[in-house]
Amino acid sequence: MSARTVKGQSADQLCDALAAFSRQMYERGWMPGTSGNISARLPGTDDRALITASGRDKGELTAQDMVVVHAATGEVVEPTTLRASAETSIHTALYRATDAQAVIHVHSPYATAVACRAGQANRPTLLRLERFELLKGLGLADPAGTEMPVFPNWAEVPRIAAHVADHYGQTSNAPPALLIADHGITAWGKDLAQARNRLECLESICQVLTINGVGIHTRDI
Ligand SMILES: CSC[C@@H](O)[C@@H](O)C(=O)COP(=O)(O)O
Ligand SMILES: [Zn+2]
Repeated sequence: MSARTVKGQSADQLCDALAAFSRQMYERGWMPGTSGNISARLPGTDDRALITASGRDKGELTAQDMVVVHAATGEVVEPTTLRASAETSIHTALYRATDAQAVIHVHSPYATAVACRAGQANRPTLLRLERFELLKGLGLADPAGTEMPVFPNWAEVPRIAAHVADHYGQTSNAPPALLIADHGITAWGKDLAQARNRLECLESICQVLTINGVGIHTRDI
């Protein structure tokens, strides 16, 4: 059984949209192999979200590969033989701590390169982003600058999720995106298209940051 067992056209459409976005990210080289995951709150429900199943080839994802979970806890709501993404706890931390309606995690090359350089193995850091015109694409209260958190890539994913919940629970002007050291980037928005647009802006900013001579400035949280 899959998320298709949830009654209603909106659930069907959202399953299709998650699969389509996933295939698009794969085509761009942002979800190599089975990497990356996508979720969205299920319209018409207070507390449910759809998330991609774990370990699936993201270039071949279909609407059948979605799992219905509790948006706040990640508990699987609809019985299924599929396993929800191994990184579900990061998505649910964001649904609890922010106004995110959709969350996309990718291993895009430039953001991952910056996450390797800016991150630390055992403590969160903040990456300073300022002056880039594309910061306006993030919907920041102050587009002049922001600090994007970079969390350690703990093997126990709930440990990453705990950092995420702490940071976004306490930081009112944080950007709608985060990096995981040596791993990748996650962005969110009011819907999948806005989350994807924000990823595009940040991947482009990270491309510039990887050019020789452009400095990467970080500080400990
Ligand atoms: C191809 S390994 C990548 C995974 O370890 C993970 O980082 C990832 O992005 C996908 O995990 P998944 O459980 O399929 O949602
Ligand atoms: Zn990942």
